[in-house]
Amino acid sequence: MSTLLSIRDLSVRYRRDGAAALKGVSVDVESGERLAIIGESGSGKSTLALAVAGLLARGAKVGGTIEWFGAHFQTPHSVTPPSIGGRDIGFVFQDPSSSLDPVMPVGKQIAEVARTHLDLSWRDSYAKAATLLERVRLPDPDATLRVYPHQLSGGQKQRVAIAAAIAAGPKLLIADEATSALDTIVQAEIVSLIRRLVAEDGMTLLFISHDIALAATLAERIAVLRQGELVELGDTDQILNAPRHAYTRALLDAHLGLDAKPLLDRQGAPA
Ligand SMILES: Nc1ncnc2c1ncn2[C@@H]1O[C@H](COP(=O)(O)OP(=O)(O)OP(=O)(O)O)[C@@H](O)[C@H]1O
Ligand code: NI
Repeated sequence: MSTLLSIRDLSVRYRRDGAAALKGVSVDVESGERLAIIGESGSGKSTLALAVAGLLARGAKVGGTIEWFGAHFQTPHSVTPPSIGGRDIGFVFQDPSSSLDPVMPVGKQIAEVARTHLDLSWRDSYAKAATLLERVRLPDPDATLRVYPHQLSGGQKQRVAIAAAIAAGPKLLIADEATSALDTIVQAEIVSLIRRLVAEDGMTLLFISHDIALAATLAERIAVLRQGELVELGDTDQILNAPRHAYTRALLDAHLGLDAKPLLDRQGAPA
């Protein structure tokens, strides 16, 4: 496997006098893998996701390097990729309402991504948008092209946001708590949608979640953040069955305390 993204000693501070949101985080993201980043609220997960996508607030002080080996750049490209926000990285946020424009039909929003990044005509962009709506399993794609976000349910909006995120054929898909605002059944549907799209398009996935059990259903590897530091990184089976760090054990215990069913049996097969 080749490395898609190499993060080295990454530190982020939002305010000069404030605490660091990330402290010396290093991780390689392999091409085609599904990597989950987990940790409690405030542990720095979104900061890491935004740093990778080049979307951090302007005033943030960033140390360390992010090297990106995506095909659209001279390799390696240092710090943050320039064409982010569409072409090489697709980003799905927690709240689809905030990433969708409320006064623009959803078809246009998806078509615009394709048009901007793939240099397609409007006609071809709309055709692509219809195909994408079909791929995210929205009913009647041609009619759905013309609806506005408020006419859709939360889960359907998230499907539209995912369609827009992958419209330019990104190498890397980042889902930052993309299912956290949804109820359990819809959450499971969106997780399986992400799994299928990532497999079909050969994308690399960075799945950000505070939910270790949910992350484990999707990811091959799990990185655990705590107060801005990477405390553990390993294969999903190892993290679940033989966590090395006390904090990872605490996250697992907390989850097991809430849910009587074991996450995995001792052999590592899904329970
Ligand atoms: N724009 C910002 N300005 C100032 N501080 C920020 C900003 N965004 C995040 N922080 C701070 O940085 C730290 C890490 O936040 P971050 O949002 O990355 O955590 P998180 O793990 O994504 O949390 P959550 O699960 O709640 O989304 C927190 O202490 C947070 O208060
Ligand atoms: Ni977050």
